[in-house]
Amino acid sequence: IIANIVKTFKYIYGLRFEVQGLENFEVEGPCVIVSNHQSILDMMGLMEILPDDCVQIGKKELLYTGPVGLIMYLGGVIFINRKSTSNAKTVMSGVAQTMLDENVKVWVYPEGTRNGNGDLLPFKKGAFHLAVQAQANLFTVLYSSFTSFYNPAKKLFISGKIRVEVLQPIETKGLTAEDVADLTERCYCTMRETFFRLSGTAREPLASRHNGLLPDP
Ligand SMILES: CCCCC/C=C\C/C=C\CCCCCCCC(=O)SCCNC(=O)CCNC(=O)[C@H](O)C(C)(C)COP(=O)(O)OP(=O)(O)OC[C@H]1O[C@@H](n2cnc3c(N)ncnc32)[C@H](O)[C@@H]1OP(=O)(O)O
Ligand SMILES: CCCCCCCC/C=C\CCCCCCCC(=O)OC[C@@H](O)COP(=O)(O)O
Repeated sequence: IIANIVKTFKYIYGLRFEVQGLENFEVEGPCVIVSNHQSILDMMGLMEILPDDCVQIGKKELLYTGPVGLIMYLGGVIFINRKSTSNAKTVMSGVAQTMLDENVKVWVYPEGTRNGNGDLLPFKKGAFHLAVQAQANLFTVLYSSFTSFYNPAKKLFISGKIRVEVLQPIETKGLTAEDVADLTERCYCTMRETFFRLSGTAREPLASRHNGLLPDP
C-alpha cells in the first residue's frame, strides 16, 4: 500500500525513473540488496523497484518520527542502533535467521547515512556479513546522482531523471566471515563505477575524495 502511495510522489516532484536490469531480481529466495543513499528522495526510488517480501534496515531514530515511524514499524523495517556496533551486530545476526526461515529480502544502505556529494561514502560491512551469514545472493542497485536537479545547499529542486540499474546477483555460497572485507571492497568498486557511469560524471581517484582514508582499489 505504502509503495503504491509513494510511487505517485514522482508526478508531484516531476521526477522520472529509467530502470534497467529489473529482471535480475527474478531469482527465488532470500537475498540482501544494497544501494547508494543520497537523500530522502531515495524513498521514491526504493518503492519504484521494491521486490515483494522485502524489508529495510533503518536507523532506530526513524522509529520515533510519529506516523511515519509507525508505518515503518508495521512495514517490517528493522531498526538498528548505529552508535552501538555490538547491538547492531546482534540485531543483524537475528535477521539472517529470519531471512532464511521466512524467505525475506533485506534492503540495506551500506553507506550507513545519506550522502549527496556526487560520490559514494566508504561502505560499512553489516550488509555483507548478513549476506554471508545467510549464504544468500547479494544484489547491488545504483541510482544516478541527484545533484543536477536536487541540491539543498543551492536551494535547487527541479524536475529530473534518475537512472537506476539492478546489477547481476553475486553468490555468497561458501564464503565465510574472512571473505567479507574483500566482498565489501569488490562491491564498492563495482557500484562506484556504475554510479559514475549512470550519472555521466567522471570517476575521481578514491584517495582525493576520501582524503586517503580508503585503500587504493
Ligand atoms: C504517505 C506516507 C508515506 C510514508 C512512508 C513511510 C515509510 C516508508 C516505509 C519504509 C521505507 C523505510 C526505509 C528506511 C530507510 C532507512 C535508511 C537508513 O536509516 S540508513 C542508516 C541505517 N542503516 C545502516 O547503518 C546500515 C549500514 N550499516 C552497517 O551495516 C554497519 O556495518 C553496522 C552494522 C551499523 C555497524 O556499524 P559500524 O559503524 O560499527 O561499522 P563497520 O561496518 O565498520 O563494523 C565494525 C566492525 O564490526 C564488524 N561487523 C559489522 N557488522 C557485522 C555483523 N553483522 N556480523 C559480524 N561482524 C560485523 C565489521 O566487520 C567491523 O569489523 P572489522 O573492521 O574487523 O571487519
Ligand atoms: C525535500 C524533498 C522531500 C521529498 C520527500 C519525498 C519522498 C518521501 C517518501 C516517504 C516519506 C517518509 C519516509 C521517511 C524515511 C526516511 C529515510 C531516510 O532517508 O532516513 C535517513 C537515514 O537513511 C540516514 O539518516 P542520516 O542521513 O544519517 O541522518
